Amino acid sequence: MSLLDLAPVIPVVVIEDVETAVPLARALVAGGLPVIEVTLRTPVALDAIQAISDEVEGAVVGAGTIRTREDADAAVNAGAAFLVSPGTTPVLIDFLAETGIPFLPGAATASEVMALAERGITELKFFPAEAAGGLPYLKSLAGPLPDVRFCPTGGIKPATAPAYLALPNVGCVGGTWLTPADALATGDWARIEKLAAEAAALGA
Ligand SMILES: O=C(O)C(=O)C[C@H](O)[C@H](O)COP(=O)(O)O
Repeated sequence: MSLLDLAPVIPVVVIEDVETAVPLARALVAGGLPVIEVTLRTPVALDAIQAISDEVEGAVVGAGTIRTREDADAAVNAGAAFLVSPGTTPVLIDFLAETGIPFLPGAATASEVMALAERGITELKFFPAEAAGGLPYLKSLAGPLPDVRFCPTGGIKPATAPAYLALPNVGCVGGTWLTPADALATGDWARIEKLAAEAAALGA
């Protein structure tokens, strides 16, 4: 099954304290969002991926912010089940493909989408979704490029997610709104589970 079809929302998380990784992931899974993207933006991100991969039953944990071969290899070694990049270069796409695990490369223009489709890659992250043109842009891409499907991410909120999910070329959306920094800091896992449950219901 495609990465885009496992859950309506992929929480994008920035983990500062590795101790929060497992309870955070458990709350997301309990709320109904098993697919979790841990961004490689903090020093503990790889350890967080490892901990979630080892300890959280039902989680499908991947690594975001992949920019180099080193990032991709380290994420795979830490147990990442998939890789996500904010954009794509001809060099990066080779590294992603060589890992052998699913990946969502970032694209934001028709030309970038077409370059990836030429290589047979038709499931992409549309980033930065709102800033790059949002709903009207994705609707426009669906006309000439109907075979390409997206996970729009960047600036998407609970109020705007349903309109994205209603588009034929959107499989799921990504966002950071499920894991507010203050909830992480105070360990408010119940709040995160509730946010996840509300987001999971968008796919019903
Ligand atoms: O780190 C990465 O690899 C990214 O591509 C960026 C994230 O997907 C966005 O930062 C989403 O953030 P929100 O706009 O707050 O939902």
